Amino acid sequence: MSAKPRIGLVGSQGSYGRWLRRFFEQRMGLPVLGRDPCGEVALSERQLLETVDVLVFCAPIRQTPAVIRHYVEQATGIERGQLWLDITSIKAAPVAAMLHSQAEVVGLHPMSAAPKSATLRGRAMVVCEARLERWRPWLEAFLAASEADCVRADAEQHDRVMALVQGMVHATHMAQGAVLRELAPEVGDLDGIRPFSSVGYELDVAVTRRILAGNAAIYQDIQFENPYVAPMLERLTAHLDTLRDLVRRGDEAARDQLREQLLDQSREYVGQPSVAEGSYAFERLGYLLADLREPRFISVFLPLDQPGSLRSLLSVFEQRGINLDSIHSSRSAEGELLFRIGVSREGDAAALQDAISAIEAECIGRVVEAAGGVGLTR
Ligand SMILES: NC(=O)c1ccc[n+]([C@@H]2O[C@H](COP(=O)([O-])OP(=O)(O)OC[C@H]3O[C@@H](n4cnc5c(N)ncnc54)[C@H](O)[C@@H]3O)[C@@H](O)[C@H]2O)c1
Ligand SMILES: O=C(O)C(=O)C[C@]1(C(=O)O)C=C[C@@H](O)C=C1
Repeated sequence: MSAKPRIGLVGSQGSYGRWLRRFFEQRMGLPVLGRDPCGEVALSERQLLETVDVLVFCAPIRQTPAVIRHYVEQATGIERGQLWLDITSIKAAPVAAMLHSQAEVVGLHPMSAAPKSATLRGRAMVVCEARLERWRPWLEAFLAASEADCVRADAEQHDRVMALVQGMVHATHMAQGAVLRELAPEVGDLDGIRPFSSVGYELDVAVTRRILAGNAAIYQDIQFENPYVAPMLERLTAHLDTLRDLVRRGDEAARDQLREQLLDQSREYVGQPSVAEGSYAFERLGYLLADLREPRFISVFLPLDQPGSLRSLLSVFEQRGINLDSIHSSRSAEGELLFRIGVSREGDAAALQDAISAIEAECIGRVVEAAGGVGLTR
């Protein structure tokens, strides 16, 4: 086995294909070749198979099992000694298809869209080892380099869990999107609702919008290709049907039934410590949303990624007697690490404007956003 295996990406031009190419080339220093009907066809499938040591399938969910079967047919045994991976959101069918090859086989599922960051740090990744021997040390090095929080499972367990983690979450939010589309116009549309937001509404709307912003085929395929989704949907709709019937009945017994079936029994199942922990997590998100809603703030990118950078930034405020309301680290839409600093709206706007100028002039950071009576200096 080569110390620097050549990586082949099937679906190289897609969103994860492009991310994986950067990751393997830049983080692991490995040569990467790819094939994609949309724009990377220099190598035939057979040539790709003849050239690479590790083949990664990152093609659309619905097509992937057939794509893998096609590669198995093309390979005719030359894949012996290779490692085949896939990153499909469904695991049983792609892993079963890869097992028809003679390669070693591991199914993967990173639990987020391709991130802006260089690694999967802070994200879960499911790892389904199906046939792994000689490639184990390399796989472990790859998983470590990914910085993902890896969780091992077999492919069937993965699909069963994903019916809840993805199928249920996506289904409920797609339904919420449709209900909002139908009913929001009667109450002033989404902009009219916004000032009435609760924390729960804001979080749900963010999830719905994330889904609407994403790749529609993925959300479609996750519902249609995972065999455990349909039974989950039966239960979900059964509970909603019951809730609707109880609300329509409206009597005291119906109220008791709602409390018993949809609150008390579930609270008992979750357990008091987890209920309290989840409730506190919700409160923290509420504080975060409140901070992010404060109108006077600046967002600063610190170019020097070194100890003391944040202290230099904070000293600019200290020197001008500016009291900070909040400070959060976050990422810009382009993936840059930013510090978002909220300042009391009662404070002196001129002092804050002066701080912005000093941050730039003293090369402490780049102010990328400023709002609430202050502006960028550029
Ligand atoms: N985007 C996410 O949120 C996410 C997260 C985790 C896992 N995944 C998985 O990653 C895979 C790819 O997702 P994506 O978001 O990059 O999708 P994408 O649509 O951006 O990319 C898929 C690519 O596959 C190519 N393709 C289609 N048919 C092909 C074929 N026969 N041979 C080679 N390439 C082919 C397409 O041209 C496209 O460039 C999916 O299986 C998905 O389940 C996606
Ligand atoms: O948009 C995101 O970042 C996601 O997490 C996308 C998401 C999800 O919603 O579960 C969608 C499909 C992938 O299989 C993994 C994650």
